[in-house]
Amino acid sequence: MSTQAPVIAIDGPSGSGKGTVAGLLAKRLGWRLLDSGALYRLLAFAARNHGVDLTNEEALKVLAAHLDVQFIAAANGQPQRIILEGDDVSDAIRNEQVGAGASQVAALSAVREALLQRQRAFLEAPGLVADGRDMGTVVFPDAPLKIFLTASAEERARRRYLQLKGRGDDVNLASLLDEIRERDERDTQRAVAPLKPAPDAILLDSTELSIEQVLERILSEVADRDLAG
Ligand SMILES: Nc1ncnc2c1ncn2[C@@H]1O[C@H](COP(=O)(O)OP(=O)(O)O)[C@@H](O)[C@H]1O
Ligand SMILES: Nc1ccn([C@H]2C[C@H](O)[C@@H](COP(=O)(O)OP(=O)(O)O)O2)c(=O)n1
Repeated sequence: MSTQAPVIAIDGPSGSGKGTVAGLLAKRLGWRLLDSGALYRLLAFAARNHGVDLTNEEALKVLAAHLDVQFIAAANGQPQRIILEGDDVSDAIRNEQVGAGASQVAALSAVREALLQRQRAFLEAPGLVADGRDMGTVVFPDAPLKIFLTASAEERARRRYLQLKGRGDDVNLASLLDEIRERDERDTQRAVAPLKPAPDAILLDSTELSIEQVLERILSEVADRDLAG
């Protein structure tokens, strides 16, 4: 891992706004982006395509080590695209079924180990914005800025509902709230790299904040630390 380029680690539960804010921050700073959750989603998605059971740790480890994936950086106002085995799966991996599968495979230590170096390899100058569950605790423990972004489960379910409904998915608010609570439980209770704030993380509750307010708050921390050069 390069010791020169700084990392902004953004961790937190589903729907807290990590992905949105990380993408905007990376764009604003001109830094690289790591959507670590996408790797777990891709693994769950690939496992289904290849008929691998989500409890088969050995087979999942092999699949994770050989995952054929490309992240095409956001450009010209278009979001980042994710290509798995030649297919653009950027939208296909964004549903609660794949999210639940991701949370399941993410609890397996062999899977996390297999994806660790791949995540660290994203770090390059001038800097990296990384979002997930263990960016500040495990993957980039030396990150000079760590944000733990939360929001109430009800608000997170509401956001996810609007997001999925907005793209035409048939969704139900009550089921989304149940699924979010189930995923929170699994992600925080697992033995390996559980979702929790790093001791030096800044806690940010976005329940009552707009995306712009969250972004401004993080940018002020970036400025305080003189990270953007
Ligand atoms: N502070 C906020 N206020 C309102 N909506 C938000 C906020 N942050 C994110 N959103 C919206 O909530 C949805 C989920 O955000 P996302 O960034 O995917 O969350 P996460 O990556 O933490 O799961 C998106 O549609 C996003 O636009
Ligand atoms: N660094 C990470 C990122 C995601 N995961 C797991 C746990 C999450 O429930 C799933 C999906 O993560 P993702 O960030 O894509 O999910 P949300 O957008 O927050 O709903 O993957 C993880 O264990 N560690």
